Amino acid sequence: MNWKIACIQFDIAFGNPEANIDKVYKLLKVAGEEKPDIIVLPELWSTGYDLERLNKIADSGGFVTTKLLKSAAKELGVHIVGGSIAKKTNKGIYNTMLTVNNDGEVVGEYSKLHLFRLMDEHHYLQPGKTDGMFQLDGEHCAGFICYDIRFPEWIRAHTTKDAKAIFVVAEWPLARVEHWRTLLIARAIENQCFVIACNRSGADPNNAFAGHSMIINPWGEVLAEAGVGEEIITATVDLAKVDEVRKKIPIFEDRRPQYY
Ligand SMILES: O=C(O)CCC(=O)C(=O)O
Repeated sequence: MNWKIACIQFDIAFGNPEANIDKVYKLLKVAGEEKPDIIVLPELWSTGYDLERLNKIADSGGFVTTKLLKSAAKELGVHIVGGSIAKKTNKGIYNTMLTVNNDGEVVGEYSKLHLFRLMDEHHYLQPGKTDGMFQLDGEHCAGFICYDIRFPEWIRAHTTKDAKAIFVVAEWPLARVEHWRTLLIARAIENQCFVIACNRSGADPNNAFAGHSMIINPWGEVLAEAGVGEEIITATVDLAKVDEVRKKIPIFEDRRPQYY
């Protein structure tokens, strides 16, 4: 399976869902002109990190953002790994990634498991309780959100279920850009899978963000990488490369989980 993948890296308007929804629809159309198979958006793209006002601006039931993603996916004939949005439920607010296929069906919903204390997420958000597995074109994929990449055991729990491509959506700060790059490349090498990572650019009142969205192959080679500003990066990934690398160095066969 070959997929042309586009990551839309953009500056998110702080606490302004109307402006962001409008911008995302326009950007999806621009990215769609290159006829990608999959488009990826960044973390919390409708609200940004306006956590103090999240109760007011989070998407109730995720209805507004889900509707947009479903109709854009159908209109453009593209799968959308829809970054994440703040989803308000009767159990609290979740940082939720929605994946929609090119028929406009929701095929994945994952809420961030590891809440990032350094940015006070644990005061405003509920942690998810499900894994991030989903399928596109019959291929096993997994989704993760930002801080999740610091937990290699969480990623491994998905690649042992045969995830061949992992999608990371983020609002990763510029101050730790080298952690971002190094962790993503390491996750690709150790799991022998594609890593498709979409970060935001720009700044909010508390942080400047790193950009540097990346598409990395199972050998750890960077196929595409953005700079710090707004940019759409694309690369074509051939999933057969996963089996090729896993055959060459069979780490999944050589694991000794009984000892760890
Ligand atoms: O782990 C980090 O350094 C950044 C994580 C983060 O910004 C987040 O999870 O939102």
